[in-house]
Amino acid sequence: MAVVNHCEKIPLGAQGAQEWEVVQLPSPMGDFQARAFRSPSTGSEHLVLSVGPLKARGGLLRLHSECLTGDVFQSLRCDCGPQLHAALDLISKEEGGVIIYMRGHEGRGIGLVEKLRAYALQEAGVDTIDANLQLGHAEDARDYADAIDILCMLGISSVRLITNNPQKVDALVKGGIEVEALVPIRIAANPHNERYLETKRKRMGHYLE
Ligand SMILES: Nc1nc2c(ncn2[C@@H]2O[C@H](COP(=O)(O)OP(=O)(O)OP(=O)(O)O)[C@@H](O)[C@H]2O)c(=O)[nH]1
Ligand SMILES: [Zn+2]
Repeated sequence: MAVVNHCEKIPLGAQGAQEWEVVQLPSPMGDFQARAFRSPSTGSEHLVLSVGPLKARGGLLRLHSECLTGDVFQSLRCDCGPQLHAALDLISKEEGGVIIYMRGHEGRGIGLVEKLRAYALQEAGVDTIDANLQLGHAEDARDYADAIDILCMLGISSVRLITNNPQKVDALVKGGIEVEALVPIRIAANPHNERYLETKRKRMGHYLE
């Protein structure tokens, strides 16, 4: 498989920590440093939160896909909210690290309106993957090019990735970022998200028990 190094477009650290506007983001979960990034190609505006000095190699990273319903409104249909909070906790209470909050990833890349249409199909018995397919979407339409650009701009070339999703690992590796280790996030299932988690495990290869 060909490895495309997006850092050739944006040299490592080219617009790194010194030149990129960094602001303080105090929160009940910890004190974060915040940077915002507008993608020249997609126009999406992503948020980067970090704790402690940025590590070029081996630091903790969470690439969190936006989920308005789960992250903000605590929907029990998915595990996004608890995963985000677990990652924020991990980096703020332990050794530091970076969270890239990926806008444009809502609904695995199909957007909020289509995600809710997919939910409607799920309420009629279809699983999360087939719901996307029946609506004419890819089963997972997320693009990670912006995340690679952000990592390049931060001068980060290798990470320990907080995820259960092997596709995120592939996306980073294809973009020239080394994934030294996987840090899984274990979130207890609830009756509303059991099938969704089961589909992630069985059909998407997520590392879930
Ligand atoms: N299309 C669609 N998207 C969903 C559904 N449930 C959650 N999502 C979206 O899926 C994204 C999260 O992706 P997941 O596949 O659940 O998990 P992940 O982030 O890839 O994996 P982790 O790194 O382990 O959290 C968010 O953008 C959610 O909005 C669904 O039923 N259908
Ligand atoms: Zn979610």
